[in-house]
Amino acid sequence: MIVAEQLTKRFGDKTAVDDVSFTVRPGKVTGFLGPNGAGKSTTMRMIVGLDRPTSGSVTVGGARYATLRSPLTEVGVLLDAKAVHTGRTARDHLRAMAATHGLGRSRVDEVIELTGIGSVAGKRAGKFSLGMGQRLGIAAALLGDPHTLILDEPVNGLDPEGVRWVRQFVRHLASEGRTVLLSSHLMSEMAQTADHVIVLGRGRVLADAPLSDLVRAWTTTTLVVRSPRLTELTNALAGPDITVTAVEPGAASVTGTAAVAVGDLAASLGIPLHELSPRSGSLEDAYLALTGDAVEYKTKEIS
Ligand SMILES: Nc1ncnc2c1ncn2[C@@H]1O[C@H](COP(=O)(O)OP(=O)(O)OP(=O)(O)O)[C@@H](O)[C@H]1O
Repeated sequence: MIVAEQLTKRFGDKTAVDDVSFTVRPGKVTGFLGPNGAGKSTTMRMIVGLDRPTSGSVTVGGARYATLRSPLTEVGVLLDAKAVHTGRTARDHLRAMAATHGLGRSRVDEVIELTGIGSVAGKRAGKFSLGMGQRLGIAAALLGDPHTLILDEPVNGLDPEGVRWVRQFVRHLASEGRTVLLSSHLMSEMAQTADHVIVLGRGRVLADAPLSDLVRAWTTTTLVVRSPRLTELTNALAGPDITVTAVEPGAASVTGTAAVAVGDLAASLGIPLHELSPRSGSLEDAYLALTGDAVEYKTKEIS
């Protein structure tokens, strides 16, 4: 479990993280989202003691990271996959890390196997592709078999097979009861990976909720209605909160009412329905609605 309490970090007059409190729970994948510059990396760096909070505190498994006797066995961290000794082979890099914690060579072989880098483990890490580097970073995070994992953009640069591997892998780790905090800018990927999301914007927590609740709260469900007597049905539906938009002849999208209401109305009027399907918004829709005012670098709308 990771617990942040009123965490604040200032760099000069820039407040990167502003009075942030949250709890990341075990047994789930928690997505950490936010526009560029929102404060995600700074928060992750404070969790693992690389940045010192200006005020507030953050603990992992009840203790501050700096006080952990054997951090690798408590928290696995992937913050910057390029932070390796480029002249060492991947295997030697992992062995050097393992040696600092008295972990045996067999554990190094295990994480090499787990992350699928066996065929390149004898190559110098500096020669690794971005994808292999990410896998090596994940292997390093797993070395001590920690109960908490903090992964900053772990799918960055991975090919589709690698992205799917990370998704299945982190879900598996969470299913074993571990705490997993994961950042990514890929909303479609996050939607498939995370159970819970924390969204930062301009250093503050904008949302901290189960993914499905967030999507429900920040998007509109649209009903696709298809009927041979559509006009009759939409006329009967009309109301101040209801919007009907024609999709194609005989079909319309309707917002502002529920499928059950449309179905019951159609039945009461004896109007046949050929389709009545709710289309939920996506995590990306919810995220964009939520962070709209918190984006530092705005782009011009393309119409
Ligand atoms: N060492 C530093 N010195 C000064 N400002 C910093 C430093 N580190 C981060 N910042 C600033 O703090 C803010 C938060 O940065 P941070 O990297 O935590 O955001 P982020 O959410 O991880 O962004 P991204 O998605 O782009 O990685 C930014 O405005 C950034 O410029």
